[in-house]
Amino acid sequence: MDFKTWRHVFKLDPAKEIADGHLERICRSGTDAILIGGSDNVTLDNVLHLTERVQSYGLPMVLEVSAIDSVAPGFDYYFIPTVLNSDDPKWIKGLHHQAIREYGEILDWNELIPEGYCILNGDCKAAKLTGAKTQLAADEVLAYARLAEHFFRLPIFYMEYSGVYGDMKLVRKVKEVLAETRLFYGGGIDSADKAVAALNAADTIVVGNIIYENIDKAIETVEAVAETAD
Ligand SMILES: CC(C)=CCC/C(C)=C/CC/C(C)=C/CC/C(C)=C/CC/C(C)=C/CC/C(C)=C/CC/C(C)=C/COP(=O)(O)OP(=O)(O)O
Ligand SMILES: O=P(O)(O)OC[C@@H](O)CO
Ligand SMILES: [Mg+2]
Repeated sequence: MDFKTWRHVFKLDPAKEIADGHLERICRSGTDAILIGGSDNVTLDNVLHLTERVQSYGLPMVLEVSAIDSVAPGFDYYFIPTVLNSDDPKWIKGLHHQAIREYGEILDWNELIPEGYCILNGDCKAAKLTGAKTQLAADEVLAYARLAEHFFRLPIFYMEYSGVYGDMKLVRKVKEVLAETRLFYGGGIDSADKAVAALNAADTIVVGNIIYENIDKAIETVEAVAETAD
């Protein structure tokens, strides 16, 4: 199992309800992995509950850590965001330092995958929480991507438009400047067409909110990706 081969990922929010039937459709859809994460109201209880329900499907499972007190064992990977376009050190390396100070002795470093986030929708919760500077010119975004790959050597650069569909021209430009670092795109994918366009621009697409709004449309995003040649 290697996250570098994933093309489509569903992001499930532990703070949101999902019916068993819908969860089954998500987990049997053919998606490459299930990423569990959200930016608020994520607790150990709701993470454990969702994990238990997803585990039986045998898919690769990732916890995207947004709060240290909600980290549960048993995941294949722990994705750790660092928000490159926040000016608040807490969200870049502060919480990370605290967590490593506490758990550094027992961490399995091979399971921890740092993600360089560039948050581009100023209205999303993660932008507000982290004070991300989202009004960026294209060259500023490209510089964050290069910073992620060549300076911090991050395995993932994540263009986060959570809640809205992003600028695919910009996503394509970012892809062109990255060689080793995998480009994740997330935000507003709610149809087959948007999924295909985003996958043509990025390496991996992340589909979240539509799971809770229209399950048929969510499933269509995986089917569309499956029909697209690698
Ligand atoms: C038991 C066990 C295995 C122990 C191991 C412990 C472990 C794995 C420790 C990790 C070490 C470490 C370095 C941890 C870092 C801790 C930490 C809290 C880092 C901060 C992460 C961060 C910058 C969070 C900010 C918010 C953010 C970017 C979240 C990402 C997810 C996201 C944007 C989700 C979308 O949110 P949603 O709720 O859907 O929002 P919408 O309303 O917009 O839809
Ligand atoms: O919820 P949506 O808008 O699909 O975005 C997916 C993901 O990037 C959120 O962190
Ligand atoms: Mg969401």
